[in-house]
Amino acid sequence: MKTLIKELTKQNTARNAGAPLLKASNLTKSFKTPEGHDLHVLENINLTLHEGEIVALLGRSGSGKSTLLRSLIGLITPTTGSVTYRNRPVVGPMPGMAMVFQTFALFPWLTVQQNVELGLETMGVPAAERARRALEAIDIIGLDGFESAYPKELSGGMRQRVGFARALVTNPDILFMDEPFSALDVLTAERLRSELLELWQKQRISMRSLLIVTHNIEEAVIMADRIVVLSANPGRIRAEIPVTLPRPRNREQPEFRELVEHIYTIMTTPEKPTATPLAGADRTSIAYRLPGASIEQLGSLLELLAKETHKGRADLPYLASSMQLEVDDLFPLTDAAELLGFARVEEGDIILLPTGQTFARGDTEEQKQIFASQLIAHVPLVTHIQSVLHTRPDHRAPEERFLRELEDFMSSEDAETLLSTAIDWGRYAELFAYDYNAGVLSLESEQPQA
Ligand SMILES: Nc1ncnc2c1ncn2[C@@H]1O[C@H](COP(=O)(O)OP(=O)(O)OP(=O)(O)O)[C@@H](O)[C@H]1O
Repeated sequence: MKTLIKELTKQNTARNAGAPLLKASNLTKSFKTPEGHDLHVLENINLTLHEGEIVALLGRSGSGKSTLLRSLIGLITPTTGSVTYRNRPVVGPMPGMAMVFQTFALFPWLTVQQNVELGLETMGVPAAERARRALEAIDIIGLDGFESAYPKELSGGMRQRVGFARALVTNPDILFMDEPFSALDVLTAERLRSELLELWQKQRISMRSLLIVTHNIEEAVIMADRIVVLSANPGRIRAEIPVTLPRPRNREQPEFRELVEHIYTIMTTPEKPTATPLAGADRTSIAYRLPGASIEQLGSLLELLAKETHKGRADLPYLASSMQLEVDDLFPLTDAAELLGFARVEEGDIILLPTGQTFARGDTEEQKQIFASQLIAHVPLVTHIQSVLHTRPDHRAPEERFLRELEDFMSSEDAETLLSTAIDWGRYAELFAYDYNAGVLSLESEQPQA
């Protein structure tokens, strides 16, 4: 009998036991910024993975999901706290744990079979056994016939199947998946997800626990027995939600929708502010992480809400599907609408406020003026840029000047993202101008006339 196909009764006993497999205790992680400041990414994470369960780690972009995953698997050393796997400290990658990446991470010059065998090669498995196990894994994952194909010959879905086969071939106890379906189209993702769940339920794969990192609420509810919601700045466990819906789960079921709605509410309800919030979470700081919302989409959202059919209020899951947005794209819009005083989010609904109404009904010029006054009232980074430009004799400043300042609080990559949002918003509102080629900001009135 194939080694990957475990004996049913043995697996059942193991899976029902619910014994702890992996445990993170009081885990924190900070990175150093280029200026030597501490960037606090994860705080006091206590998380246990038990035998027989699928856990989804759900959080917004930047909440620290990947950092946590990499800490659990031993790719990153926690700043404080510990991770243990079967009561042994995790201090580096160890057998028993395997990972599937969002971007497949295949070697283009190797065939499917060679890619799958690679993990076994590093474990010192003899060639004949490597080949046998790789062919089994390829078969289980539905890639029979493609053993000698190269990645470039495969579709995205098939490449990710290779990613799964490469992880399964090592017979892991725990499979970690970092947004494994997010680079695939909707239909392919759905198909792979349900095939993986079927393999898991029919116990055709060796794993005793699965951990999936995702920002997709429905994916978490479809797959998980337990959903762990991370908050951001720093990443903390905000909620742990058991999912007891029978499988296979139906997205249209009222209980499914209710749970999705409940999680939307958790993810859009601000946490109680701590006594000393980090700059990234403090709305009065220039380092407040502005949601990366595009003005076009924000305008569309407000205009949609103002329509007669919505009467200024809409359900977020409905909005995500009607605007064809993933939550990672929708949340920055609703956050921006809230931050700028255009709307309020409450119990999974978004409600248009009077300023949002006026904006939605205004013409282009009126919209720009409203946007400018909301920016001045609510976004310290934009007012800071303006006041620096005012104080300079030539009313110009290189963007580098602001980047260096922001890097006191965050990584250079995050500083660039934040500044670019502030520049987009400020330019649209005509509060300042920006010369992309020179990387220079200037006061709008100082721009040469076209
Ligand atoms: N090696 C590093 N050095 C400095 N900062 C880092 C490093 N790795 C991650 N970060 C920062 O930690 C924060 C969390 O990043 P992480 O990738 O873990 O979040 P995430 O929730 O997985 O986000 P996404 O869903 O966008 O991938 C971000 O601000 C990121 O810039």
